Amino acid sequence: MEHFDLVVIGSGPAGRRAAIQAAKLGKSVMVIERRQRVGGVSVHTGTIPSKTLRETVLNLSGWRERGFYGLSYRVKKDIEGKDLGARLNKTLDYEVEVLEHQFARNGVETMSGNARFRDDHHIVVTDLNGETQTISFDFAVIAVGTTPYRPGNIPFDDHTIVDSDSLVAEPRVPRSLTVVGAGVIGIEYATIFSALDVPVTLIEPRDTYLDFIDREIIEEFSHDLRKRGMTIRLGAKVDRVEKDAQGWAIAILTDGRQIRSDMLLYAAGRMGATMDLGLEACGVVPDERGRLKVDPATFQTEVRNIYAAGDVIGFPSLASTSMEQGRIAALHAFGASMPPAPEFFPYGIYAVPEISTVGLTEQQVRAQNIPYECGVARFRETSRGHIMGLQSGMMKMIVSLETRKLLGVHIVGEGATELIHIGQAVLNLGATLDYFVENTFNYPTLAEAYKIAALDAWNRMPRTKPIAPIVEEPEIQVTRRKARAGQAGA
Ligand SMILES: NC(=O)c1ccc[n+]([C@@H]2O[C@H](COP(=O)([O-])OP(=O)(O)OC[C@H]3O[C@@H](n4cnc5c(N)ncnc54)[C@H](O)[C@@H]3O)[C@@H](O)[C@H]2O)c1
Repeated sequence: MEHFDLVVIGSGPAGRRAAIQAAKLGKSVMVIERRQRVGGVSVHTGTIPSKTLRETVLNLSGWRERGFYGLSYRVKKDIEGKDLGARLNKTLDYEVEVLEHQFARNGVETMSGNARFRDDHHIVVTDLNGETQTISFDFAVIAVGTTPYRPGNIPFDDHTIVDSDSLVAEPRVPRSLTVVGAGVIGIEYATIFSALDVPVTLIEPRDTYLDFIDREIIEEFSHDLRKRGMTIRLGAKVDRVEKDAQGWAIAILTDGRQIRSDMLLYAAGRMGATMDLGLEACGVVPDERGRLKVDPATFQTEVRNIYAAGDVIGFPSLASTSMEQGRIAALHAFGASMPPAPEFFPYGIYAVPEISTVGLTEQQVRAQNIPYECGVARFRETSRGHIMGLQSGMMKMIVSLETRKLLGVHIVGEGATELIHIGQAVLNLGATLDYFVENTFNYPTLAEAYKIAALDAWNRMPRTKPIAPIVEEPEIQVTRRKARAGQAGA
């Protein structure tokens, strides 16, 4: 029987980083992957395909040119499913190849098959032909990710009634789309198809959505979506879904209303893919959605030599944080020193337009009774935004009234997922809003929004004690908003 210092189940972002980190520490590592190709959900059905699809849509539809002084172009007429699929396959192949090289370079072994625990030190792997092999390990990392939640009252056929996996497996451009669930996945696909001029109805049972995002950013985002014709139905519950005689998907709401569309995407959450792991044999206990509980500092499960990382442990379920979790799990398992975790990480939602956020929201700052002030910049106030013809996009900055330190940055609009990293650096370095005021930025750039937002916040701050001088008024027009008290609870 072969023995490994570390066995990793799953080759997505968490699994691959755990494996490579352990290999770099000189350990023997086996990665077990049930798909035939490595990469996990992230490469095959999740992060990479959805972002590739988005990029394709933005390019083919001429989205980035729209609205520019009222002009509207479309680069390709009659965009079809095969147009969406072409770039997907190329990107996917490339990602798999890179990963295979990384494993090979680091001496990580891989095995294709279904892994099942025999006990807390042995795993049985069954390959496609039904052949089994048992391997033993000192440590294991469970990084199996999640699968779409598919309740019994939704008759999925993976063409008209789809989940996020089947949507990218064979992409098509529907005549109309209903999206059930305004979580990150639902929002990303709803806005991508809406950018193709597909009429989209988004249904969410709660009265709010994306609750972890600053409410002002969500208001701006919702306004943008409604302006371009998307129907957002909050507080609407789907009782069941049917297909009518003409093959349309019908979402029947609990109040009896019906929504008919050419395609329905059910995106009401995901389940930890732990069902077939035989966890009962090793002592790890999943919750009712198949997710695993871990110590948040070490990523150890209740069974000390078994770790879990990535989407299978729940929020934030980001590829970026999953990688870090996998790395920390491997470092901890082999007693290597662990770097202090940075306090703040960014969250990116690849909708059209993008949303990205780092640090505290205004709602969190208020709840924590921190005296604060906000500054806002609209992209159209920057020369770059104007040149690009951006009609929407905003940045909101939150700073401490007492220390002038940055507390949070929230962005909706073009480039948000890139721009956020300036805010992340300033936040993690504990710097004040003066950083933005005093440093020279490239001109023209959207990054100038940081300067405008910082000046806006600065202009609202009470002048009770001397604060760093602002030398001159910026040429760009600073957003004037209603002065707010800025005190917690105000
Ligand atoms: N860009 C990114 O970072 C990115 C992209 C995709 C997914 N993810 C992560 O993957 C995870 C899964 O995303 P998700 O969108 O599938 O799940 P989610 O849990 O984030 O959202 C599900 C949504 O469906 C709604 N819902 C729940 N039950 C429902 C029902 N019966 N009918 C209708 N709606 C219902 C919920 O209220 C929620 O708004 C999340 O943690 C997400 O953050 C991240």
